Amino acid sequence: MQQCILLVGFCCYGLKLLDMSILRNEIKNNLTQLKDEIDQIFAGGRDTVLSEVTVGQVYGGMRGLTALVCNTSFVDPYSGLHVGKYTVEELADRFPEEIFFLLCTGKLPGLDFLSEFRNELNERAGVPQYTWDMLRVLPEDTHPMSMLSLGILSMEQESVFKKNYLKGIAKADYWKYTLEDALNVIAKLPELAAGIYRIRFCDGKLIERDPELDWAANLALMLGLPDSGNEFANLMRLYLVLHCDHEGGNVSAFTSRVVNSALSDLYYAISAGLNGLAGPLHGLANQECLRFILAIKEKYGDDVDESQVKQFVLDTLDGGKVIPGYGHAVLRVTDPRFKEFMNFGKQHCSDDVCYQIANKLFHVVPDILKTYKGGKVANPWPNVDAASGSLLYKYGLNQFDYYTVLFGVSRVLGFCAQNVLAQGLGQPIIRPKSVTNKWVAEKLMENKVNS
Ligand SMILES: CC(=O)SCCNC(=O)CCNC(=O)[C@H](O)C(C)(C)COP(=O)(O)OP(=O)(O)OC[C@H]1O[C@@H](n2cnc3c(N)ncnc32)[C@H](O)[C@@H]1OP(=O)(O)O
Ligand SMILES: O=C([O-])CC(=O)C(=O)O
Repeated sequence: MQQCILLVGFCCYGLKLLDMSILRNEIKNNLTQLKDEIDQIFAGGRDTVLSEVTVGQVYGGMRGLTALVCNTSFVDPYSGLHVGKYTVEELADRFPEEIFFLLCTGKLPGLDFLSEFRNELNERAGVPQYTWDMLRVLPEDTHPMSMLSLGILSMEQESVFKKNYLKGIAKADYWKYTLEDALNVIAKLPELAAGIYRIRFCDGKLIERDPELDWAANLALMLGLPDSGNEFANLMRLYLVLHCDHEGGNVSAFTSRVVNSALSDLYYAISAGLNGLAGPLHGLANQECLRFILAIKEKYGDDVDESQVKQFVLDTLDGGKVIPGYGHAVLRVTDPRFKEFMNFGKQHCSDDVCYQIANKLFHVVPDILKTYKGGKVANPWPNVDAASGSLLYKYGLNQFDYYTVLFGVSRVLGFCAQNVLAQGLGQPIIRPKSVTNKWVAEKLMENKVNS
């Protein structure tokens, strides 16, 4: 009899919606409010011009072009990331699970949420065996980000959205099935990410999750670092909170949204977003930062002074390379997320050489970048990646090829929330217009004639 019930449960798996009532109701409320706001905006002037686009912007990565709406989070150039109405400082002590709720609903959850969410994730956890089998046969030097992206993609046929879309569902319900996929992926992510670490850098033996632990503590546990302890779990919580989202235009979030806008399910969209995060100008900068710090340590030893650090930075720039962890497409101040990491370091790692070098870099790099090549660098200040690696290193996570995987685990929260809300708002496929050089040149001529 029990087997029968199990079988029925199994057959329905992927087609029924599990109960996640608090989150689901609050997303519904958020969508209602967002829809009302959009109706009012449209009533107030659908044809109002928000932003003009220059030739420079079209050829320059669309920098500064206001062309997207994203309601999960907002980045102010001078005060940094805001999730809902909260600043980074206000969220640093929260759990990543609460941040996911906030991204999706615009509100922080009540006291009951964490335990309901943990139960829900426990039900949905468990990476399929075929994913482990696939990861284990990849070449030994496969980058951990490729493994993460492939790991997610390998589970694509589990998509609840896809199964139901094929059966025929109403557009108004797309978000509910997208949320199902989001919860399934989020539940499996710590296990997948930690498993990638164990397969790629350790003996390949996986460590079981503990159903009593929160998301970040479970990740810390399953990595299996010797003597990492509670402090490392706290660093993981902070890390997974600080990297969660950065509005809609960053490479990875935008990629994920574009892919999902074609109704490719979340597995495709997350995998695609992670592929963008794996670039050194974006998420991979955090592994590059630690490589940079270790190169300074290697060259000058543990007692490196600021003038030596300065020389190393100048040599790097003269070699035509960027200083990883500095600069940003939107921010124009020291990233508040960097400050939070530095605060953590000050409290727990102040005697660590890598943390100290990260601090020395902070003292010298901005002044150098401010005047470098006539001040061409728009933002000379550190971004989120400048300090995180030195903290991970201190706790024994010394395989820095792995660092962007942790960034990815956190950023998936943002991909999921952005796509759930976009589906709930019925947003259309994203397809801006491109033109040729010839078209632009003709436009310039036309403007000259008319002026
Ligand atoms: C999670 C994140 O994605 S945060 C960013 C992580 N990336 C890094 O830390 C890598 C180092 N930083 C950079 O490469 C850039 O600052 C980016 C990619 C973050 C932003 O790029 P942009 O918005 O184009 O920056 P910006 O307008 O300042 O670029 C102007 C010039 O300054 C250069 N520049 C920008 N930042 C730096 C830097 N840290 N070191 C040296 N040169 C820099 C650019 O390469 C560009 O040079 P070019 O005109 O010869 O092509
Ligand atoms: O916003 C960006 O362009 C880069 C990013 O994702 C971040 O800083 O977290």
